[in-house]
Amino acid sequence: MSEQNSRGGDDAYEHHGGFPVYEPVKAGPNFGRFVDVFRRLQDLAVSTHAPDDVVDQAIAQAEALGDLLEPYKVGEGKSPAGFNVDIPGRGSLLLPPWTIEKFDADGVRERGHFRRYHLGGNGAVHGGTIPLLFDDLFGMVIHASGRPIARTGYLHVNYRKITPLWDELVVEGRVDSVDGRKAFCSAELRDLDGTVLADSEALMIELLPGQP
Ligand SMILES: CCCCCCCCCC(=O)SCCNC(=O)CCNC(=O)[C@H](O)C(C)(C)COP(=O)(O)OP(=O)(O)OC[C@H]1O[C@@H](n2cnc3c(N)ncnc32)[C@H](O)[C@@H]1OP(=O)(O)O
Repeated sequence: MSEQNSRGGDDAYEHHGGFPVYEPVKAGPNFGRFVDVFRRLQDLAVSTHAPDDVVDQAIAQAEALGDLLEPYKVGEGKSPAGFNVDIPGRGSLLLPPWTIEKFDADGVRERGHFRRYHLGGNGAVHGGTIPLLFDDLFGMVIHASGRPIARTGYLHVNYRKITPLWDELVVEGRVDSVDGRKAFCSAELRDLDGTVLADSEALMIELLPGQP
């Protein structure tokens, strides 16, 4: 049960817009390895040129794997994928394999790398992957700041340097200012020398009750 707040409203309802209140789904001890295996397959799927008979074998084995897992499909919020901060990318294959190292009201910092799967052109990370990293970070920045759930109104990215694959990198973001429902956020993606590879500004808009 959620509690009434000082304004006579319902905290869980006001905090979550139209989102359900998800119960975290704890990953089993081998779920991190499960995700790693699929990340390897993602890399291989975009970086191999195998003979047709090998491709046929891969299809057969992948279909068998799909058949094994299909009976265990669950709805949104019921899988450990995306909800486990101990696993890079929180266990979500959509997200690059980054790990949270700071999560508080001042901001959120993550460390990680991009892989072959994230390749754009000529050795650089795909330009669409970097907004994904920032967008997800801003969602966590809002959560860490203690503000109600918000959606991205806009996300602006400046690509300052080529972002390399595989190198360890750091991204850090925070809420700069708040105006009613609007939280203006910023973040930078840096290499370990501190060079800014990309930076971003976003408007995160607090959801009203019932907004999806
Ligand atoms: C369990 C954990 C789950 C975590 C989820 C976190 C989400 C992570 C972040 C995301 O990726 S969200 C996905 C990408 N974003 C979207 O799909 C959002 C789609 N847009 C919407 O749903 C609506 O636009 C939104 C609910 C965000 C706002 O609609 P409203 O009708 O409630 O607000 P409105 O349009 O009245 O705007 C509110 C204020 O923001 C301002 N605004 C809105 N969009 C703007 C914009 N693009 N640029 C500048 N200002 C903007 C608008 O002018 C106004 O300013 P004022 O209050 O000062 O008048």
